[in-house]
Amino acid sequence: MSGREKEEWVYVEQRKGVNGLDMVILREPRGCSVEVYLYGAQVTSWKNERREELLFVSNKAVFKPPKAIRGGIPICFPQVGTHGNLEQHGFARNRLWSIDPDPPQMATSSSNKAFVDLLLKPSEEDSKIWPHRYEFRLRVALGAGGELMLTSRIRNTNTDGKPFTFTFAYHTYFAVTDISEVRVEGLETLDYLDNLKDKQRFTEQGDAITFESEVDKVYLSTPTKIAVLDHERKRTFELRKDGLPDAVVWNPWDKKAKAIPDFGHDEYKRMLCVEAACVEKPITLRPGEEWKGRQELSAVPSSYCSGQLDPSKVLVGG
Ligand SMILES: O=P(O)(O)OC[C@H]1O[C@@H](O)[C@H](O)[C@@H](O)[C@@H]1O
Repeated sequence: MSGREKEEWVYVEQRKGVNGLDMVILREPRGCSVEVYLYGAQVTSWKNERREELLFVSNKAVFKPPKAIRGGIPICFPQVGTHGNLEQHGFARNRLWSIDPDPPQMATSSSNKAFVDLLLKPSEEDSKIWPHRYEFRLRVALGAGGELMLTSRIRNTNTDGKPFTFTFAYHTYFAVTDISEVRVEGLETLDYLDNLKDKQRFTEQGDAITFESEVDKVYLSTPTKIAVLDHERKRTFELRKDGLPDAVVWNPWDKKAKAIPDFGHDEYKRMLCVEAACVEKPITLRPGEEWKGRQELSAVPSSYCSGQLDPSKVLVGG
């Protein structure tokens, strides 16, 4: 690529998406891309340099407010799941966010050209549901190596001196080839709350996590790195997180899938949610305080992910 072409590369483009909803496309010269809707600040696509889709979005997803988009990376704020009195997963995922035309410089992504900052502030209606003032800044960035970085900064801007408390998750739907051939590493032997058993606490037994029925668990105090291995595709997703101690793992399986209107009956085979989250110990911010929570995703051939894999299963040249 010549220097001139390099200069003309469009890293960030605003467009209309499904149903005319505003969206932003991030691109980097190797061919990777990310799509994010202003509705929900929801990432709906992340592609590698071969233009292969890495996130799952349901064929039945409804791109129409007030329904949240089924797939990609919904933002759960100020509540994860039913851990509180608000609607399931809070309201950030079905609000219209705005683009910050003049985003601040931040150390973590100063060399990145492919990024966008989205902002959410409470409307009067929102204040009736959750009586607090805040500024939520989500930076969505695509790294030169195709990694997808999400950084949330939430600031308490209350003028009445009151703190507020919230839970949070990046509800990531990974696209997988066949759920029964998927393995998650990094959560073995940890404690979890089982959403299918009244949020009771259990301890994970045995080896890496595999899937053969419905799963809806909140793993507690997890390591900062979790791997999702798609054996069929010889691909490993690496999830790195910061400020988000917990991780939700969800797959509805066949029966629950049929009960979700915006989800295909067989689609549970092609997705797995692994969500960097803060659930068990909610975050409290006093006026003027800011919280930061980060998730970075990368997708690599499984053979690169040595050290964590069972040596007998390492795929050479995968
Ligand atoms: O249908 P929703 O509101 O998008 O939620 C999907 C799932 O999201 C997961 O995070 C929860 O743990 C599940 O309990 C829930 O069913």
